[in-house]
Amino acid sequence: MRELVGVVKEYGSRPVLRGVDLAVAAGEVVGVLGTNGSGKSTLLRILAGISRPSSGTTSGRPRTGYVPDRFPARQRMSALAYLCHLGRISGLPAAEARRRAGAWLERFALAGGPDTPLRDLSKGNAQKVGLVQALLPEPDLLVLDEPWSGLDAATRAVLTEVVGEAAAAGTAVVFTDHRPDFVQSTATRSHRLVDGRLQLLDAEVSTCRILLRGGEDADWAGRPGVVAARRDGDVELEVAVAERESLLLEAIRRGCAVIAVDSRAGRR
Ligand SMILES: Nc1ncnc2c1ncn2[C@@H]1O[C@H](COP(=O)(O)OP(=O)(O)OP(=O)(O)O)[C@@H](O)[C@H]1O
Repeated sequence: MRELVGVVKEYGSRPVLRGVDLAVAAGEVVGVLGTNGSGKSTLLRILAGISRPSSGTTSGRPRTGYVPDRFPARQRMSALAYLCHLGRISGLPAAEARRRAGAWLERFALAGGPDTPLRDLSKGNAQKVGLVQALLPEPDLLVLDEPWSGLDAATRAVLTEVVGEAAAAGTAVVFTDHRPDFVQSTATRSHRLVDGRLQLLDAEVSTCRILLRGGEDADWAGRPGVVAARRDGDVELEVAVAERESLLLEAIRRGCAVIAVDSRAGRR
């Protein structure tokens, strides 16, 4: 769908990307990690087609929705009017643009409602408008630069759901984030940008140990996120850190006592 080969990007004479190869296919969710200033936003701008590489090639021109790391929302226009305007520019009939924009704003629970002027929006609410403008044209490729940052817990969960739905519908998603466990549990493929090049991360996940006593019996080994389960009176589970909270909740619901949670269990 979209491919970068040998992409180099220099600002002045300083190379930020030094030869990036990245191919993204329909339905994939690609996560990109990297330290501050490593070039993630630069890479995503090139992927989204709004910045040109200094050298190397890009191919594929999917319909793309892009959320920048900072969404500039300084206009007096209302959120809904702004989104309708962008929807029209992307070729949607006015009524359809209005319907889609209204539905997305409701799903993301824009505080103040759709008629709030953009310049009055908080950072998180402006981010929601940024997300909606990217989703509005039903893109084939979604390029999301730290899209979860600044959102409250409920909206973060909605966005995770939306990314999963988009991928299931065949949209390719590429996102950046700073949380390795989150990236690896959300993405179907994860990379780290180091020294201007992309490293592929294996499916390694951080695990932790949970010790449970009593409660109802359960097929713990069959639960998502459980890497190993041992029963020796107590139940000892090795679980993916990303699933720790949901498994603890389930254990408590089953009446188990949580004897220990050791977050230094290791990596698999
Ligand atoms: N338009 C630009 N002109 C000059 N230098 C730039 C420009 N955009 C980015 N840079 C520089 O390129 C480097 C990579 O920036 P980039 O924003 O891509 O990193 P990042 O990995 O997204 O960082 P962060 O995690 O802090 O968002 C930084 O040193 C930055 O200062």
